[in-house]
Amino acid sequence: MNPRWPRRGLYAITPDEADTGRLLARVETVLRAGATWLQYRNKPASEDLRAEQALALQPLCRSFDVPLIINDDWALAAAIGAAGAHLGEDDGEIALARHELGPEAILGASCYDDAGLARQAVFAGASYVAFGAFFPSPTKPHARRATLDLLRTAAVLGVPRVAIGGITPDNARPLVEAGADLLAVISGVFDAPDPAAATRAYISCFEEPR
Ligand SMILES: Cc1ncc(COP(=O)(O)OP(=O)(O)O)c(N)n1
Ligand SMILES: Cc1ncsc1CCOP(=O)(O)O
Ligand SMILES: [Mg+2]
Repeated sequence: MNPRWPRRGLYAITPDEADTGRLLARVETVLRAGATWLQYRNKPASEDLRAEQALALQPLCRSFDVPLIINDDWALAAAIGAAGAHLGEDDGEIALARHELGPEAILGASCYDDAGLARQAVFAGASYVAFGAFFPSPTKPHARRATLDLLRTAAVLGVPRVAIGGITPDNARPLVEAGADLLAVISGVFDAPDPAAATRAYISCFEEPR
């Protein structure tokens, strides 16, 4: 992963927004408020809409110097020149994605509640490991649950640790204290009454010493 990308902060993930203009406006608000990374994720969207939206997000992210990471689809990330991709257990091989995207790409792997998966992902070329859900998630209510202890012991892997799932500004601090480098959030940011204020609240969780 390119060393110029920051490794701590809020990793905002887009909601399932069908209207591209509205998606851009919602994302711009959180980038302006200081989100560190952005993931484009739109599960119900068609392939064409996902390509359109990913392409539209790319110049916006560039203008804020924020890396754009494409969920599920490393080929789309490669096609639009995104900073990287995020892959879960059903989204293809990490090693193949690394080979195709090259050494500079941010390549994330979902590791759920599983330290073994995280070791394998790093061995295969993942640049970060994501654990969770840590709390009940409004976006993914049946997500497996992970523990703070897993987050702590994953320090040995030597890559950034991402925490996801039901994270709010009120429950985020213990995750950061346990070693989370990035807080990955959908509803807590995009469904907040004031997404810019919510973004700032997440960022403030990193201000306390670990
Ligand atoms: C940062 C981050 N962590 C985990 C996920 C979940 O990926 P996955 O298990 O493939 O589930 P979907 O997001 O594809 O529904 C993620 N997207 N981002
Ligand atoms: C994609 C994903 N994987 C585990 S929980 C989750 C959803 C995160 O969304 P929210 O921040 O709204 O809980
Ligand atoms: Mg996936």
